[in-house]
Amino acid sequence: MVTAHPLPEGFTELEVFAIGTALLVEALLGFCLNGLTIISFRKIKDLRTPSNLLVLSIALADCGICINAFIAAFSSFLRYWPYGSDGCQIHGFQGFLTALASISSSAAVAWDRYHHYCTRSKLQWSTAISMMVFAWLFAAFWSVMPLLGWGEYDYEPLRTCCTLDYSKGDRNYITFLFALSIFNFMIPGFIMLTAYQSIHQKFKKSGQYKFNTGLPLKTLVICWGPYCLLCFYAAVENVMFISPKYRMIPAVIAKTVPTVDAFVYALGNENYRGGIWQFLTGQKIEKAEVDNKTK
Ligand SMILES: CC1=C(/C=C/C(C)=C/C=C/C(C)=C/C=O)C(C)(C)CCC1
Repeated sequence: MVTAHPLPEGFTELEVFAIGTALLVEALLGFCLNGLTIISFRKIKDLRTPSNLLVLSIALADCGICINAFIAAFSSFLRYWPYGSDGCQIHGFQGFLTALASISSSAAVAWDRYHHYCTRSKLQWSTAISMMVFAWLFAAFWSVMPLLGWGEYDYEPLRTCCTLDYSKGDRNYITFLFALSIFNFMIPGFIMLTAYQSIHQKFKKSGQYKFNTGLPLKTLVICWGPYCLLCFYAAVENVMFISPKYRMIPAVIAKTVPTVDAFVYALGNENYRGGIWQFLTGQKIEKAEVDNKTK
């Protein structure tokens, strides 16, 4: 099957194999870690708090990114896209929906943590559920737009996965890109920056650093920044001058998000880590229990 299909233009055999393998590893690792986060939430009663519902929302979205990456890995190994042009539109939509839901849920977690640590107000179930629903509907709104004609989904340079078509650089693309990045990158980034700065000040005053306040924003900027740069570069210059293999790098970096998020939001969170440990070993960690109660 592999030999029947020619290599995509601009890629050597080794490069296609390397990208497929990277996508597969990202998909499997991210799926296992986020799957563990989701199952622990289901099984461990102590984990089922309104704040952790937002962490669950990130994990669900990240599992969606992994499914997207898995399909991309599979077709990379085939060297062609076997699902037709409708399949390409669905793949682009599904990837965008879950990626944008992951970004807005991360901003929701930042907002919740700000209130938890700085204003000492407790998140209610109704608020947490509303925020989660809003994050997903907001992501659905932006990801459905290219299907309706504002922006467009098309093949990535490797031609084995689909995303926003940045190759045209016309007015339709530019207006969509600007609106998309303001509402799905800059505003969530600003919420995270201000929230974690305030939390950092609070931790500094008390001398107790409960978690690394720099990591969530760094994750957003490092994982999504290259994609953002590529898309903005495409808005002002002819992106076709960049070699297809370099244009695949931001997509591969972005798909590390599920793995990184699992470490930052679930395993990097004292309470959640305790719950995962309890799910895996059956042992309850007393400190996590105390922390939960003093929350
Ligand atoms: C374009 C763009 C963004 C979103 C990118 C997304 C969501 C990419 C998803 C790609 C996928 C899933 C590819 C699958 O093969 C941001 C970060 C909001 C910033 C502004 C530019």
